[in-house]
Amino acid sequence: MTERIVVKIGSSSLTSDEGGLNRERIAFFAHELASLYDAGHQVLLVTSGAVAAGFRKIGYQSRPRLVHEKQAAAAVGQALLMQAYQEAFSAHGTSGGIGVAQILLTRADFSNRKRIQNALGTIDELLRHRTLPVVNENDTVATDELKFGDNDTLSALVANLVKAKRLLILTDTDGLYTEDPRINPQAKRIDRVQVISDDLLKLAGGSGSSVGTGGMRSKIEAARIAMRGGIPAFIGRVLEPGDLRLAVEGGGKGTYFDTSLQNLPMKKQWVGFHSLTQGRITVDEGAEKALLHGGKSLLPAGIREIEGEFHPGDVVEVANLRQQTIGRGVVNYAAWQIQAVAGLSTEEVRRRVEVNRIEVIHRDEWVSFTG
Ligand SMILES: Nc1ncnc2c1ncn2[C@@H]1O[C@H](COP(=O)(O)OP(=O)(O)O)[C@@H](O)[C@H]1O
Ligand SMILES: N[C@@H](CCC(=O)OP(=O)(O)O)C(=O)O
Repeated sequence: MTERIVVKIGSSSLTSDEGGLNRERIAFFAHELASLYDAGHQVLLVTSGAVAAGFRKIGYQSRPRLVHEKQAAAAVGQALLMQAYQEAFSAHGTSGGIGVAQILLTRADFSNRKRIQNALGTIDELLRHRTLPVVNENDTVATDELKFGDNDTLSALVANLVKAKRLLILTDTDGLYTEDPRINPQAKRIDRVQVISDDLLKLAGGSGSSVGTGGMRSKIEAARIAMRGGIPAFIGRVLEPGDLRLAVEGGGKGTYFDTSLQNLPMKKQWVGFHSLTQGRITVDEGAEKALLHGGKSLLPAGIREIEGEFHPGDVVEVANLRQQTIGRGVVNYAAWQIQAVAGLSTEEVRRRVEVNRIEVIHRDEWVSFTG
């Protein structure tokens, strides 16, 4: 089967610090992406750069900070960005070049089953026609609380959606370092990561440029989402011709994030990444083990504490006794029902409350964030 590769390119790689597109770099990336087509891959591009491309045209001196200013800049810049890709890709492929198609998504689109199925249907059709889906956040309509903000998260969700073989997050630094290399030039690169621990997350700082937003931290969070969905990720730099092919083949200039997990079906992607959580349940060690390593469901006996007002069918976060979030699941109980039976045996629970299912969270509706 043809392998799907999702490539994310950040603002810092496509635009200059003063704003405006760097057309030479866009032509270079088009060349690199076309080489993946030549190698027989199906390619999706997640691109940033709309705000950075547009802010000068609209009259701002530097990257705007206010939401409505960013939205206006993105509205101008997104058109410029697509035009630049269209031009750059017209020079590649057969008969008139590789076609490009614009896909703008918001977080709300991902949490709406119908809309995201439609987006997937469109992407599948474009890929069948060897047209490159160029994805960005729909900045003009995304409200602040619900924004991805950075496109790293968006790229990981897209990779999950299309069940990509690999996610490549390209930036201006050749991977994850023990510290921000712009601040400490002695920092060492980490070549391979198997588990994203809290300590690893602490290494990552914010953005180093005036146009980027997420920095290394959001890239690692994105790698974590990809890995959870069984998609290996790469964070690094593509500077010279052939670098992107190398990155796909395992010899790239950056950090590789490995995973042995399986792809997640749509329903579990929704539970794990897209749904809004309505509460939090803290479980004891036994329940933590059962959920993370035993492939078991969560029973009332293992519950220590609950927070939030939730109802059957809502999604809640589950934390361990160290207050680390270990996963998410769909609850079969209302919060008040759990209050009444937390810590009790199954027999006792049956005597006290009437619920459709005895499991508080069934394993089929559970996604763990570790392991
Ligand atoms: N531990 C780290 N290792 C590598 N880069 C880091 C680290 N911590 C922070 N950074 C910064 O993250 C920046 C890349 O993020 P960002 O500016 O958001 O790029 P993009 O626009 O490509 O998304 C790098 O230029 C670097 O300065
Ligand atoms: N949707 C925004 C992306 C924001 C952004 O700067 O993201 P990134 O460069 O990936 O950290 C844009 O196109 O400007």
